[in-house]
Amino acid sequence: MTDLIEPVIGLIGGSGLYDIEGLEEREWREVATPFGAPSDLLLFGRLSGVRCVFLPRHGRGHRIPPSELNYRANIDALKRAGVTEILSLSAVGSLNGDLAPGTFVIVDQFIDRTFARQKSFFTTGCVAHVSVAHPVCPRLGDALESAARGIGLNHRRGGTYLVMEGPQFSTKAESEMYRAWGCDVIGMTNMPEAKLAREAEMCYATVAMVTDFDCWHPDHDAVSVEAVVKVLLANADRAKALVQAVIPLLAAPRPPCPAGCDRALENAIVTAPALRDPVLMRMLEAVAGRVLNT
Ligand SMILES: CSC[C@H]1O[C@H](OP(=O)(O)O)[C@H](O)[C@@H]1O
Ligand SMILES: Nc1ncnc2[nH]cnc12
Repeated sequence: MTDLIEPVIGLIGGSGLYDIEGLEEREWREVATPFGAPSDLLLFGRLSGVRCVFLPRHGRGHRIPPSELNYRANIDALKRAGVTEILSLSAVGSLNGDLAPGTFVIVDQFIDRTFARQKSFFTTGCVAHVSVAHPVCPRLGDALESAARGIGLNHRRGGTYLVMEGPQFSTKAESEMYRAWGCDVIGMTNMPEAKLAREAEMCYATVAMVTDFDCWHPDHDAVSVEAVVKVLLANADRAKALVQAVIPLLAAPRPPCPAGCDRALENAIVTAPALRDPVLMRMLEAVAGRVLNT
């Protein structure tokens, strides 16, 4: 019989979300990684009795821009902290006239247009190719959808998140092109985060909280931080309510992920065992120890 997995929920807080109130037994702790420092200390605690680990993506006080985030350190630190599933909370612009500011989108696809980031744990000395055909865990998506419905949130299940490099917002031509591609929302942070979570064999899902209509909408001004922050503050309270509602739905010990998120590295590593770089092997201990140490 398969052993059940005791869930540890990782929460990555985006713009406007720098703490999780109501966490019991809370303690900010440093977690060192071989990939460098994560964005901040990690906040350990319990919600509804479930072990949770919170990381403010940009650091408390929003110090780090999207291109300079150490995504590998953030994901490695969460893995080292015992996290089994990640809920990512992100501010986004809307590329879809049906998704007005205030809507929470439980995205299921990404288009990755980032180009200035370290995107993989697997570098020279240990090459791996995981599938990200379905980058979001459907089990987490189901839980987020039920929780959102339960608390009466204006939400939508499914949608494509275009990840741009930033930090500048898009040009109108870019915004219109992404709309023509069928994208629903736009942000700067969920890649390579989602890809790295898959490499680290953690389930991952995003709640994309719409703050603005980007710059394509004829009836809205170009996006500004001022406008974004205004909506963001209202979204942040509802995001916290969503977190409180979803955790109990993920509390029970569970079998391995039916979508296979927690087995993503099986058959993914191509470098011959004898030729793997021992230094890199040690760095990969947390992320890939399960498959490397067999
Ligand atoms: C402050 S608006 C732009 C900023 O907000 C989003 O970040 P996050 O996903 O961490 O909420 C967006 O991607 C930009 O980084
Ligand atoms: N319009 C937008 N473009 C990119 N990132 C965003 N985050 C919030 N709104 C955004």
